[in-house]
Amino acid sequence: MTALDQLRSAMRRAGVDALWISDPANVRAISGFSSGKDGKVLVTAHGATLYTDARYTVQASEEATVPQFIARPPETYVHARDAAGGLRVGFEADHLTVALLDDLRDHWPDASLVPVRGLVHGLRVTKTARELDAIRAAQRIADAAFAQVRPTIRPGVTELDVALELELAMRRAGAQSAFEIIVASGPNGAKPHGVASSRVIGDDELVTVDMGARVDGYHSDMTRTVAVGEPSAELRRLYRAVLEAEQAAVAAVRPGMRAADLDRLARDLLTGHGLGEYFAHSLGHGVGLDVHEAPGLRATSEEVLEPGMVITIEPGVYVPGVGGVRIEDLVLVTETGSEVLSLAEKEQL
Ligand SMILES: CSCC[C@H](N)C(=O)N[C@@H](C)C(=O)N[C@@H](C)C(=O)O
Repeated sequence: MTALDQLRSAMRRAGVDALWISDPANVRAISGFSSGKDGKVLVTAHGATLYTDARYTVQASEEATVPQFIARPPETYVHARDAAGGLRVGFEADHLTVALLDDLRDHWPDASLVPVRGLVHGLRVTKTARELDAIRAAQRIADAAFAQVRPTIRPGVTELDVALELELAMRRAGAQSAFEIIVASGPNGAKPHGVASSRVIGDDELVTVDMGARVDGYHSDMTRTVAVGEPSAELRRLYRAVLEAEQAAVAAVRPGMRAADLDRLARDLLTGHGLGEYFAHSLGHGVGLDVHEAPGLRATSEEVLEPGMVITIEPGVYVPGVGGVRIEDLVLVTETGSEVLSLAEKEQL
């Protein structure tokens, strides 16, 4: 069954005759068009059209697997009215702005606009062989960049220096950076998303590096915390506790496991070390066309792991005024267990 066939089944289950897709990653997933933020797709029971503008005429004709209509709103909406008029049209409630919903209402007065969630995301949760190839390639590039830059993480170097070298290495290898690289040294380590700053890395510190590459639109995501000099006994204790939680959670990954139970396993281990209150985020998330996508590995998740999912396992502790540790692997759920895709070396402290 093609992705479009699967989507039409999901649309029928959701009770809509058509779907207006506006989430950029979903536009790409359904149409193949790589500039999803400048595209929309209308899917009906018998057709699908990619709408984008004249900047992308050639690109869309090369990439798209569905017919294209090149225009800008309001012409876009006028054209789509022929297919959408009189139908129950789903729109992506977690993406479409209120203003753009108003535009749809104005131009399609006889359509019923129905908020839907997760219809395309549901198709993206398990990866095809082609998608896995891209994610593996992205992770290989990130691993190589980390190995190349790791020796340069020394006292006297700024966080920004490290981030720039990592980005350069990934760009040279043919990838883009998946997100703004996090390099958080010393007390900055207490900020889970401490974007690289001009802070000079000091002696005897921990430095958290969270990075990913993007290849063909697919992302990787990995974190390593490295030691510069001889960090204090307390910092080493934090590191060992996080490493234990990370390794235990990775070892537990298998199909059928509830995402919430995996989060609980890591959280309980850190709580046993007196660090539960410092684990300030979820255990992990799915990775694909978005850096953060389903499944969410958090206490409130209803999701169950399935073969073909690519997830992160990334416990962390963040102690204000002291610093922090996060260790993150990218993991493929297989038929029998898991395969760790991120191979960059981990510190043993
Ligand atoms: C700005 S994208 C950074 C990606 C990073 N590797 C990451 O996933 N960090 C996690 C701490 C995170 O943001 N987790 C989310 C899913 C959360 O817990 O809400």
